[in-house]
Amino acid sequence: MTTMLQVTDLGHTYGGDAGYTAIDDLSFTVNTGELVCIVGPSGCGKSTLLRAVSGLHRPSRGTVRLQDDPVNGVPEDLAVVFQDYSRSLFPWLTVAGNVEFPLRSRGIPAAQRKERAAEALEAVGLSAAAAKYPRQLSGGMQQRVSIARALACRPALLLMDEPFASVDAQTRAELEDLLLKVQREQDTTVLLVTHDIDESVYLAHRVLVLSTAPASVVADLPVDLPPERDQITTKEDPRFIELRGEVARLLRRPENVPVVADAEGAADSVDVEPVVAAKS
Ligand SMILES: Nc1ncnc2c1ncn2[C@@H]1O[C@H](COP(=O)(O)OP(=O)(O)OP(=O)(O)O)[C@@H](O)[C@H]1O
Repeated sequence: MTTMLQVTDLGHTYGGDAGYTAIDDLSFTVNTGELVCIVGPSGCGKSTLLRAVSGLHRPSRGTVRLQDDPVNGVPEDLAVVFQDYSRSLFPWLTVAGNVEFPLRSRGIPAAQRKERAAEALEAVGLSAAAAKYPRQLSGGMQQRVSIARALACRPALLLMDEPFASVDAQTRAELEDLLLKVQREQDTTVLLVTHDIDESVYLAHRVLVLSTAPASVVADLPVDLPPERDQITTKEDPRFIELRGEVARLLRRPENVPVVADAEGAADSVDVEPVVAAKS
């Protein structure tokens, strides 16, 4: 198993040394082909973490390495899908035009761009909408275009920041299953931030639970569910229910102290790997 992403002792303080520390001492890895979900209390620093990982801003401390190379700007082989699909698609470009757009700046010739866009749109079930404009599509379809655009770049790492938070529950479930399908088919490495505990357990190979701000990793929870997930049967699985409860308990801890400190009963049944010592 190779390491795709290595985050070491990452910290970020907004406004200089005397400013506000959003994340601190944050370390974790993501292996190639893994889908890792990050959950954390509201405002704990999840987006700050993703911005640092994507090279969109330089962290105050620590390092991010993608395929062993330090990240010092936005890497070419990284793609990001944001929550707000309506602002991330260009309204004056067709669906195919939107998907092809980032390939232009990567210098990919026109014929290859068309081919890659068609392939990505097929993967998300939108081949028939290639000539339409974003305004002609539902919210869920627009977010599928954003996913296709990211996939067309064939990223080594796909970062997703609350990607399904702006769509209705039914569409959300469909998009979750679409992500699982393309992740399996293309063996994409995915790091996904979500507020939704069920979503994190349903999608992930591992769930990283963050503490309240400044965020650090409180637990690294392997999701030992069968790889084939199903919205009904997986969520009825006693193991799913147990894992979901464990993530909820970890998030509810006032200071997110590590599980080993006082969770003998709960931790016995769940293979939780404590990552940090209690915060002072
Ligand atoms: N540019 C900035 N300048 C100063 N403080 C900031 C800036 N961006 C974010 N913060 C602060 O850093 C903290 C973490 O913000 P961030 O958006 O990373 O959290 P989050 O976990 O993604 O939030 P949410 O759960 O609401 O999506 C918050 O307290 C926020 O107010």
